[in-house]
Amino acid sequence: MTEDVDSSVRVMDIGQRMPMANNLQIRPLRAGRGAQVFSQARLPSRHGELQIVSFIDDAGRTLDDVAIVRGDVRGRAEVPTRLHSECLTGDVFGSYRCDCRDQLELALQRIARGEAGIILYLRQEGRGIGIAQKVRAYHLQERGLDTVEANLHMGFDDDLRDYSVAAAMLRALEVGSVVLHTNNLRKVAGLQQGGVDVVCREPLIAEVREQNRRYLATKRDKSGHLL
Ligand SMILES: Nc1nc2c(ncn2[C@@H]2O[C@H](COP(=O)(O)OP(=O)(O)OP(=O)(O)O)[C@@H](O)[C@H]2O)c(=O)[nH]1
Ligand SMILES: [Zn+2]
Repeated sequence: MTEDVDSSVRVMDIGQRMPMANNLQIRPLRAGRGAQVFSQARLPSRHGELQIVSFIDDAGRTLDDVAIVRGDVRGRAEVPTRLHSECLTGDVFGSYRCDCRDQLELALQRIARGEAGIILYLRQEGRGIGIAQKVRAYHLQERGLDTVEANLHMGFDDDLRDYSVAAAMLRALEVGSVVLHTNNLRKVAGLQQGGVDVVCREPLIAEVREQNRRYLATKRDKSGHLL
């Protein structure tokens, strides 16, 4: 079952909040994709008191994707939400090749400030190609290709990510609506298509460094990120 993208987006006049464009080509939602909460536990952290929530899919299989949740999000409107695609090199090892770690930190700081918030940690390493192929992509980038060219050279699409699982996780958490922290309109469209009410988008701009300048320029120029 597919749902039309909601074009009746409420434009909010607060700070940097942005209305959303709905002009992207959207892939159909995978039929019947659903998730249920499997388990949850407290996660006291440097960003305050959080919860970690795990999920199972329709077939009862556990998901590797998890939600980091602050406060009570059930039925709540405009929950600050981040979809974070796994980046082992950035998230764990602090690589400067990308902006992932800075964005994750920023998102955690933002949800720590408020009463409620969600970070979905999605196991979509390397925009879906996996860590082994991402290292190969980095190798090709050292030979002159950009991020997109490297993926295409290896025979992949530039971005293999699918956000239907993220939408299913948010539905399972029973959030009323979300404010999505991203520069990537595909994430907005993916959630809307999965039946999540995305009220508006907030940009999440990380520091530009010498080592990630080309990476960020490619995101802006070739991948349609609003940077
Ligand atoms: N294939 C590939 N993936 C990369 C590369 N650099 C980072 N990634 C992956 O890209 C993903 C991060 O996505 P981004 O495109 O940076 O940002 P985004 O999450 O789509 O958009 P925002 O929500 O605005 O941050 C992570 O899964 C990283 O592992 C690269 O050079 N090649
Ligand atoms: Zn990264």
